[in-house]
Amino acid sequence: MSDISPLSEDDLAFLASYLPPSAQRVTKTQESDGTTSTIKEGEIPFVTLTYASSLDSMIALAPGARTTLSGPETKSMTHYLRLHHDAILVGAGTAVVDDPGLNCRYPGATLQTQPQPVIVDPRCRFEVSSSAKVCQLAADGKGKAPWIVCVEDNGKPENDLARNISIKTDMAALQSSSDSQQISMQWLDILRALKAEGMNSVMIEGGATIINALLLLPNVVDAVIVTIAPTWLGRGGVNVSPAAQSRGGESTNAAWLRQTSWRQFGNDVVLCGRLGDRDTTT
Ligand SMILES: NC(=O)C1=CN([C@@H]2O[C@H](COP(=O)(O)OP(=O)(O)OC[C@H]3O[C@@H](n4cnc5c(N)ncnc54)[C@H](OP(=O)(O)O)[C@@H]3O)[C@@H](O)[C@H]2O)C=CC1
Ligand SMILES: Nc1nc(O)c(N)c(N[C@@H]2O[C@H](COP(=O)(O)O)[C@@H](O)[C@H]2O)n1
Repeated sequence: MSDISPLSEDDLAFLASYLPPSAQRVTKTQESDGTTSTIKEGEIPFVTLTYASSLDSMIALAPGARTTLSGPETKSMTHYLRLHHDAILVGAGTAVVDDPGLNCRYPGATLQTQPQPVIVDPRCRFEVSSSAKVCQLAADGKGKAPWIVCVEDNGKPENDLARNISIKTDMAALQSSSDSQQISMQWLDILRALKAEGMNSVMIEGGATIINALLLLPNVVDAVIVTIAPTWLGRGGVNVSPAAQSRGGESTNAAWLRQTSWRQFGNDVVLCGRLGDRDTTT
């Protein structure tokens, strides 16, 4: 029997206004790192940022520990959200630690309506093999084969198990500017590439590195949907806590949610909202 149950009509009504619209997005401007670049209408997909957190804002017990926070009702909600997105995206850290399935098991999901799994993995850390859960599900016709977002000319050779989505990155500049081996891709480049592949909506599930980065991009993220589980995971966990911002030389909040709505799903609470300035209307 499936562990995913249909949501109630009231649950569906609660989520409705945060789902990707069929209409295209309006023109937006990104001003995250001091630079301003206009995002043209329809240039990037609708972006939903969603994850499950403890009361101390942890998403896992420890780095490397797959941790269940969502109860049955919020797990069903996550699968309902997956049904409504063209793609599900996670980072290399999550893919390596969780070995996620990244498919949709909501009642009525078919192979055609399965979301496209996407793994941002510039250093090819995730081992694409027939034993990876996402690949197993694809082989069983229960999901799609993953796309690996990698740096141009740096991806692993493609095979039937996965496809590369290559992003142009100035490797020379990166190598001279950083002594670490990290390779940073621009989110707009990643999202533009996914849009060019026909993805009109992307559900970004984590992990912490990706969530912390995207919480600082209010003009890229369209909706935020957080499951809050009634537990404290404790110190040493994997923390969602984006960098505080600075305005006029003073430290200020990292991010705000506006247009917020809350609803209880089983023992968990689901918080929906949109990134932006502090909401003064409520
Ligand atoms: N409770 C929940 O809802 C969820 C919990 N989790 C948990 O989160 C943890 C993983 O989090 P974390 O370790 O932060 O890993 P992430 O999944 O956030 O992956 C981070 C890695 O992805 C790559 N990456 C991310 N952004 C970029 C970018 N802009 N350009 C290039 N590469 C990028 C980098 O790979 P590289 O290091 O190779 O350069 C980076 O280190 C796990 O414990 C997992 O269980 C995950 C999802 C949801
Ligand atoms: N919504 C949610 N609740 C939790 O308790 C979680 N641990 C996660 N993790 C995310 O879900 C992915 C695993 O899902 P499947 O294997 O596809 O069922 C995992 O990779 C995280 O992104 N999410």
